[in-house]
Amino acid sequence: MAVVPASLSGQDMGSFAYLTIKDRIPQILTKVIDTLHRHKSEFFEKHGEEGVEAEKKAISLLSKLRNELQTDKPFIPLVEKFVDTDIWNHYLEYQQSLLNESDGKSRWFYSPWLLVECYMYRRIHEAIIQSPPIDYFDVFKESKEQNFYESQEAIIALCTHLQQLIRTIEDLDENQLKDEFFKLLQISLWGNKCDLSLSGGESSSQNTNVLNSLEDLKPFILLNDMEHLWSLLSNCKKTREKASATRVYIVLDNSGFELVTDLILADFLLSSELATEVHFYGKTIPWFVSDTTIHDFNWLIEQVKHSNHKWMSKCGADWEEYIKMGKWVYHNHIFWTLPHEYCAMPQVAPDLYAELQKAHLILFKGDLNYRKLTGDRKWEFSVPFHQALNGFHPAPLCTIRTLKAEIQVGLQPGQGEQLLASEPSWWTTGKYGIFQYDGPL
Ligand SMILES: O=P(O)(O)OC[C@@]1(O)O[C@H](CO)[C@@H](O)[C@@H]1O
Ligand SMILES: [Mn+2]
Repeated sequence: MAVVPASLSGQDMGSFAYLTIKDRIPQILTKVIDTLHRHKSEFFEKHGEEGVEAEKKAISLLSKLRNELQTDKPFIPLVEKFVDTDIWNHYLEYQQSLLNESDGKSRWFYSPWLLVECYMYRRIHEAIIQSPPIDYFDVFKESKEQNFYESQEAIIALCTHLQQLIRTIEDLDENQLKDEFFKLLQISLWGNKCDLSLSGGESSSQNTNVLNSLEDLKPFILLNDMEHLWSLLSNCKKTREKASATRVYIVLDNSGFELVTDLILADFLLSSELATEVHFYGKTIPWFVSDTTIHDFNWLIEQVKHSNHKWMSKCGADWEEYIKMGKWVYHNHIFWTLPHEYCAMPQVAPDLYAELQKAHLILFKGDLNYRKLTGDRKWEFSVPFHQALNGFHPAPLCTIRTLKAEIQVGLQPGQGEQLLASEPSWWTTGKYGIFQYDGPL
């Protein structure tokens, strides 16, 4: 087993992890409780008194959770039976055994940050599934939908751009096609600025046309491996036999505006024939406020399809068609909402690892995916990405992420230190972005 650095943790006073656990997470929990309160009459209308009782139960479980967090109580095992309960409880025991050596207890401010945050979202889910008949309720649905509605203008601009592009795509030469590919990759990158976990669940939508901002945003791309993606996919296209496939997998992040940017990119991949199939991976349960579930995915495509705007609704209709034809496939896997780093995938979820091995390229969207790819550890800035992946190499992969956590590898010697000195919060505000590739060159 290779030697890896320690995990980021709330133990480091003043760190982003510390502030997240101290401020952002309780704020999110309070918002969740408030959301349940506000839906009381809806629960009553749907389920009568039983619905109101369930709402009370969920709120009391969540208030207890908030108290555990704020008084830094030890983690307790999950109790409600669900597909991943045993895996979770084993993992909690394992983390406890690591801490036992140093005579500690697995607690909010002393455990790995990644575990703490995942545990919180998993406990929110537990509170909901322990409260039937409202056990279907997604406490973050409203904010995800709001993000979509508030980004209408930007979405229309993107859909219009895509539809016009598709209409002339056959006339484009190689360089023009590459330019368009790069544009849509960058749009998908900056779409990741809009997550709702960083903003403590507050609205974070996109109301300008990002297409016009791409040039201005270029200096903020710290690592830019877009050329590798182009070589890989354009090579696949050239050498592909008639009946064979080029599969791009997108491990999705946030719903709302970001998901639209990912679907636009996925549409372009098919329309340009750079890929013949796109596979999407979303979350099985509501996660980190804005992450995409199958309901969000279907809901958003439905909304796009029913838009009054001609080009937007055309996009929605095409997307539905891709799904019907099996050119777009959505997959669920419980692994994505476990607290494990991705290098553990071959042991914890060998079936998923085997599936990912079938990809020609895997795109990992967003910050949380980056944290899990690199184990959320205190790596030196200049450590190669390949090394930080710690053995996770299912297929060529690229992370498309705006920086929202104190972790970054693969920089030039001195680059990270310099950024830190001139702009201490450079890596936590989403201002900078990366395309970081690992795979054959
Ligand atoms: O994966 P995403 O949506 O890009 O970001 C999720 C995120 O905002 O949640 C955490 C804060 O709670 C941060 O680590 C991380 O940046
Ligand atoms: Mn997210």
